[in-house]
Order: sequence, then structure tokens, then C-alpha cells
Amino acid sequence: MNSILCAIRQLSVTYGKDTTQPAALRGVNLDVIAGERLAIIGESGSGKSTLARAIAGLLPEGSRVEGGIGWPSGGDQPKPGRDIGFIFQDPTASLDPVLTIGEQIAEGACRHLGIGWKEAFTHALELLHRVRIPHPEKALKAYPHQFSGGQRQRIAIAAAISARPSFLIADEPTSALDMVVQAEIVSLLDELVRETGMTLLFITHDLALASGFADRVAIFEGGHLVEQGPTGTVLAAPQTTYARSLIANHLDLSSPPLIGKASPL
Ligand SMILES: Nc1ncnc2c1ncn2[C@@H]1O[C@H](COP(=O)(O)OP(=O)(O)OP(=O)(O)O)[C@@H](O)[C@H]1O
Repeated sequence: MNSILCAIRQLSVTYGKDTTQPAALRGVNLDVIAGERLAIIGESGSGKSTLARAIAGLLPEGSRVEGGIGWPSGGDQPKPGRDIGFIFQDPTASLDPVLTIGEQIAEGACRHLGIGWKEAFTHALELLHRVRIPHPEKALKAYPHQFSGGQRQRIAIAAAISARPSFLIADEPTSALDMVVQAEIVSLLDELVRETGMTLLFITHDLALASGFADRVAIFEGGHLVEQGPTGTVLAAPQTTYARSLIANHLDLSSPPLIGKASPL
């Protein structure tokens, strides 16, 4: 049986000092299993990004946290950038416009893998090949504005995995991209995770997208985790009204999964 990478227990998060502010997450209990692909699904404001930030230790100062997040395999809270790679919705915001692509990808490797810049640039070049950026040697010296949105997200993925994290969190990584590019990015992530054995937490509001590759889904509504289970089971026999309505909406739209696996939708 696979081991638990991250054990979330009775986790509640409230932003800011205002005690009248409703909690963004309330009493969440969830295990992330090492090596799995777990999709976090819910509509806007349901607390998905808050969960991701809490796991990565990236909540803003002043956030009130109750309950806890444990890492049963031992050691300290994993470090973002080194142990946890993070991919954001908007690659333009996550890449620095004044640094070359090579510098941005090499930086993580240099800082966390204990290698020098020269070796880190070789590593960056390999990663650019791996995420299939055309003319990688040229791309190393180029700047983010010289690439399309989909290519920028590939570069952001290369930067996120540069320090060889064992846990990758992708927070709506495809929502700023068109459908075809979305499918390419999802299949790239799927491939990278399969090759490296990384654990993937994939946040999306798109159930059809998640159904194509996630092993398990966890559905959030209003800060509560309302349902979780193997993807096929939740889709075939949802237990809550909310999950049923999410699935029904997709059935109405006949929205196909974007990649791979047989779709129960
Ligand atoms: N930095 C912040 N300060 C104050 N409130 C916040 C902050 N970030 C999020 N919130 C609030 O917390 C709640 C949950 O937000 P969160 O971003 O986690 O939801 P989400 O499901 O990821 O939404 P989306 O899909 O739109 O990104 C929302 O009500 C949001 O307004």
C-alpha cells in the first residue's frame, strides 16, 4: 500500500485579523498519498488555492490556521521550491520578465541541488527539451515575452521541477490557456509525473479535465471538503448533491475529458 505523504487534519484557515471574516477552509481532513495524482475540484472561492498554499507553507502573514498538516514520512515542513514545486494559473505572473529563461530554470537547481551555474544551465537545457520548447539552446537566452502563453506555462513547469521536487502542486495551470494548449499541458504534466514518480496535486474547477488523468478527486464547496474518492467511483456514484450537480452539468455540456483514460462521464 502506498504511504501517506501529507496528512491534513481538521484544517481551518481564515485570512486576516477580522474575526467576522468567514473561514476560507473549514475542518478539512484529507490524505495525499505518495505518488498519486489527486485533483482538487470546486467552484471559484471554494478554498482550493487556500488548501494548496497551506500545504506548501505559503499562506500570507496574518492567516489564522487551526488543525494541522503532518508529513508522516518524517522530517520538517517541506520547502517550496525544493521539495514542493508550484505551478500557478498565470505563467506570465510566475516568470520574471527581466531574467532569461535559462536563469529562471537554473536558479532552482543552483540553489537547491548544490550545483554550480554551469551545470545548472545544462540541467535547464535538458528540462527545456523535456517540456518540448522549440530550439531549447536559443530559448535559454530568451525572455518570457518572446514565448506564447502555452510555451510560458511549459517554461514555468520546467522551473517548478528544476530542483527535482517530489511533490508538484499545479494551481489551475491551464485555465488561462485555450482548449488545445490545455490538453497539451495536462498531458505534459501527466507524462512528467509518470516518469519521475512525483506526487501531483492538480487544482481545477473543471471536472472533465480532472477525470482524464486523476487517480482520486476531492471536491470542495464553500471551504468544506464535501466528497473524495477514486475518480471513477466518485463520477459513477457521487454521494453528495453538489458532486451530482457538478457531474450533471458536465453531462449537459457533453464535455469530454481532455486526455487519455476511459471517461466515466
Ligand atoms: N489573500 C487573501 N485575503 C483575504 N481573503 C482571501 C485571500 N485569498 C483568498 N481569500 C478568500 O478565501 C476564499 C477562498 O479562496 P481561494 O482562492 O482559496 O478559492 P479558490 O477555490 O481557489 O478560488 P478560485 O478558483 O477563484 O481561485 C474566498 O472567499 C477568497 O475571497
